[in-house]
Order: sequence, then structure tokens, then C-alpha cells
Amino acid sequence: MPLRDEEIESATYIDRASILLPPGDNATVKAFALIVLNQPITDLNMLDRVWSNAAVKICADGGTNRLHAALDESTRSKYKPDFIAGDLDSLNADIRAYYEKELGVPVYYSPDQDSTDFGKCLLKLGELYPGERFPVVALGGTGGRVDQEFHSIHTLFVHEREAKEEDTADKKKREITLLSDDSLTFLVGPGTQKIYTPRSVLGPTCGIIPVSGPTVISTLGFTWDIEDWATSFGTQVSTSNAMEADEVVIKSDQTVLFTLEIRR
Ligand SMILES: Nc1ncnc2c1ncn2[C@@H]1O[C@H](COP(=O)(O)OP(=O)(O)OP(=O)(O)O)[C@@H](O)[C@H]1O
Ligand SMILES: Cc1ncc(C[n+]2csc(CCO)c2C)c(N)n1
Repeated sequence: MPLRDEEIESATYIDRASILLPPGDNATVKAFALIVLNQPITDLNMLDRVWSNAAVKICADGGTNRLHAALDESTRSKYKPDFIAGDLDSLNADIRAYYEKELGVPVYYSPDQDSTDFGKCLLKLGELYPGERFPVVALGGTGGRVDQEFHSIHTLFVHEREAKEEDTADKKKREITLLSDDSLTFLVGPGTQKIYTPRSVLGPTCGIIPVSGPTVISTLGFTWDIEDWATSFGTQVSTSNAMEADEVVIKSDQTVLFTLEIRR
């Protein structure tokens, strides 16, 4: 299935990268919720950009410790989360007191051992903003423990399935983007998609991962473009590819995971 001009022109447009642009450069950025997970925060510049662009800011349990540690006393109070949620087994008591007592941040405790703190934050977000859906950016959603990383990817699929089952107008509002110091990662559904890849903040390296099983893909805008390319774990996978343009096209017969390097 080579890419035809008509297909490219009528492709679905995906913009997950605007969240990384400095405020002011991102007129098109949608209101989104930022969830800070329990991973080291080393890129303060990136934190500042996503924080400034986010409509709702959430810390998942030990993610609160990471936010606190990344900031100094003069800036900390400017980065006030809207709420903290989790089973609270990782949240440091002094740090909890700082956010809860000094800044007045609500802390929601949920002890169940069948959902992760990331999952608990997503649930609380839905409860606190009923009728209002936010696309989610999970800071620290990749990297670190491999089981947590797979949980993040599983969560992308949960939201993709729920979006399909819901009112289609709300589809974009169920999107989750995983962000780390190194990568921006999200699902690209079946069909032909044109993806915004501003090289001021992204790339050049990227990968298209066949997480749904055997998949056939065609691409445009990459250093190693492919046409009707069968990909699966155990046969061939396009990793260490590179973007040649600020927009790329992926045509796929299955949902794939697209992961882009962050430029620093
Ligand atoms: N080592 C890690 N590697 C990658 N992600 C992590 C790691 N630890 C925590 N996270 C992410 O941060 C969230 C909050 O983590 P926290 O450390 O507070 O809880 P946890 O008790 O270790 O994890 P959970 O209870 O969610 O399994 C987790 O739900 C997960 O998404
Ligand atoms: C089949 C199965 N596997 C693992 C867990 C454990 N677990 C999953 S999420 C979570 C919360 C961590 O804070 C814990 C302990 C479970 N319950 N069921």
C-alpha cells in the first residue's frame, strides 16, 4: 500500500509536540493535564514548558518528591500542583506537609493494590472534572523500571479502546502522551496519519514499534522511508530511524507506537 497524494492530503493530523514549544509559540496547543510520575526530573527547561502549557497539574505519589527535588526554594511555590494522588507509600512526609499545609494542595489517598499511582491519578482526574476530558501528558512515563514502562504503554491502549467505545467527538481528549527527558511517545492508530514533528524540539532519531503484532507500514519524511513494509518483533522493526521534515506521514494497518527523541 504505497502512499498516494490523495491519502497524504486527507491524512488525520496528529500534534503531540506543541506541548514542548515555549508558551507563545504554541497557539495550537490543546488544554491538557500533566501527570508527574516518580522519575527523576533533570530537564528544568522542559518541565517549565510543559508545566506552563498544562491546564491541570497532578503529582502521582512519589512524583511529588521529584517535583520538590527539581526546584529550589525560590521557585517551588510557583509550581503548585492542582492535586496529588496515589497510595502514598512513596510520598515523603515533609514534602507532603509542604504541599498540603503550606500550599493547600489536595492530597487523595487510594490504597487499592490493583491499580498503579498513574492509574489512580487518571481516575481522580475524571472524578474531579466530570464531563470535561483532558488529553494527558505523563512526565516520566517511559524510562526507569520496565514493568512500569509497559504499564504506561498498556495505559495508552486502555485509553485508545475507551475512546473508541465513547462519543467519537471526544476521541482526542482521551489521548495520552508519554514524556521523558529523552523521548516523546504515543500511539498512532491504523490508517494514514500526518504527524507534527517540529525539529526545533524533536529528533532527529525516532522509531515505529509494532506493539499490536504483525503490521504493514509505509512512511514519508524519514531518512529510511519504507513502503508496504511488514514489521513485527522477531522479524524487522524500524528503530534508529530519523525525521527529515517537520511533518512525517505514517500509514499503518495496525496501531503502532511512535517514539521520538527529544532535542536538547
Ligand atoms: N522505577 C520507576 N520506573 C518508572 N516509572 C516509575 C517508577 N516508579 C514509579 N513510576 C511511575 O510513577 C508513578 C508513581 O510512582 P510511586 O513511586 O509513587 O509509586 P510506586 O508505589 O512505586 O508505584 P505504583 O504504586 O504505581 O506501582 C507510578 O505509578 C509509575 O507510573
Ligand atoms: C495480577 C496482579 N498483578 C500484580 C498486582 C500488583 N499490583 C498491581 S498495581 C499495584 C499497586 C502498586 O501501588 C500492585 C501492588 C495485582 N494486584 N494483580
